[in-house]
Amino acid sequence: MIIGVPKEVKDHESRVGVTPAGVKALVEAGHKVLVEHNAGALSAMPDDEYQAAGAEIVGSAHDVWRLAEMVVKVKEPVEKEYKHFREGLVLFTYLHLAPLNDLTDALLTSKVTGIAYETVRDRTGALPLLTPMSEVAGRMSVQVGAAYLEKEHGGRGVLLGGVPGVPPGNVCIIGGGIVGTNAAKIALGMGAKVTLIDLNLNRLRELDDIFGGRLHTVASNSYNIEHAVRDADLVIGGVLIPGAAAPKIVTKAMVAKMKKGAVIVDVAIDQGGCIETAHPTTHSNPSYEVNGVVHYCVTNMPAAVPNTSTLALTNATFPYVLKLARLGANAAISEDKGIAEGVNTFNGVLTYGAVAQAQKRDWQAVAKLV
Ligand SMILES: NC(=O)C1=CN([C@@H]2O[C@H](COP(=O)(O)OP(=O)(O)OC[C@H]3O[C@@H](n4cnc5c(N)ncnc54)[C@H](O)[C@@H]3O)[C@@H](O)[C@H]2O)C=CC1
Ligand SMILES: CC(=O)C(=O)O
Repeated sequence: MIIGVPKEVKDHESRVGVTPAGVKALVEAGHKVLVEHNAGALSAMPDDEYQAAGAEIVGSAHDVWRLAEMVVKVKEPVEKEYKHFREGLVLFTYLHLAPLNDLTDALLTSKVTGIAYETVRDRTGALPLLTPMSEVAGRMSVQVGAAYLEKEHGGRGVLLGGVPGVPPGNVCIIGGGIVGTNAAKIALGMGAKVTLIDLNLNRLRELDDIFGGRLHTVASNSYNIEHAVRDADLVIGGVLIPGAAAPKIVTKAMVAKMKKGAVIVDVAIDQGGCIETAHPTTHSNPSYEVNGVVHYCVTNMPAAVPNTSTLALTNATFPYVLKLARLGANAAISEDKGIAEGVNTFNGVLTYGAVAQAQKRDWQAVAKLV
């Protein structure tokens, strides 16, 4: 198969979809890999390393997309990439379609097979291609939040760990999955007082076992959320209903009751955000204020640490890239239920129920189409 690896174009997106190590394994398996000039440069993976691994370096994005049978990316295509879509192309990347009507239209109209990292499942039902970036973003959310709590960044001037004689800051984490657990680990490590809210009581039990009495676990309902958010210096949003638009569980009215200078980091913003006052921001312009509360809602947080993130992401995605290349997309979708779960668009048909529900469209299971 011919595999294309374009340079990312989303704002400050510095990760890359395949590393030189991945190129070597693909070439050894008999495939051809086209890498756009400088695609890995910002992840500290220069063209000469790709070339040494067997890649062909291609000067333009247009040629990478045109010549490739499968394009492996990191982030959802932005509008200026839609012109590259064509019938039969396999696109393997994060798609986050639920809040993105236009991208959904473009993929359907051009009959691209769109396989979304964030909905691929493993045998346990987990989301193996979302996990590594949620680990990164969860850990980052606390360090970013701590920085915005500093006075010069608009925050209320609270040091999360406190000092002897002064209590620590209050961190409220909503969603106790991968983002939430990693955020809790870092916030507790910094000495903050941490409250974590989840709907899933079994998850709260597990977290209670992992962190012991250091973590305050709270069941998710609007009463508990309102109180925890009101008392927080830093709120981290990490809820997910896979593939779906995130539920807005922190309302505008709750944000209005928060302390002035408190900070919200809505990590779930890539699925539309779980905080009503959140809207997507970029690394170029990452924050804004609502009622004196600083909001940070960057949809590609891991791009801030691209070397770590590219390695972590491709550790997880690469076995799937290899399988899709070896079998071809249709056979891989038929053989592997987890890959089939990743298919959001197929031959002009929307194939993911939660996206269809978010966008009020019809859909069909890919198993009936392939
Ligand atoms: N902005 C960015 O750069 C990044 C964003 N993300 C996003 O972060 C979000 C969270 O991802 P993960 O932690 O991997 O998901 P996860 O599936 O591991 O965890 C989600 C948690 O939310 C909980 N939840 C669902 N509804 C809830 C409710 N009403 N109240 C409280 N808890 C609720 C679930 O029980 C689950 O424990 C996703 O939207 C993901 O795409 C992940 C990485 C990077
Ligand atoms: C998961 C996601 O949105 C990201 O890594 O950018």
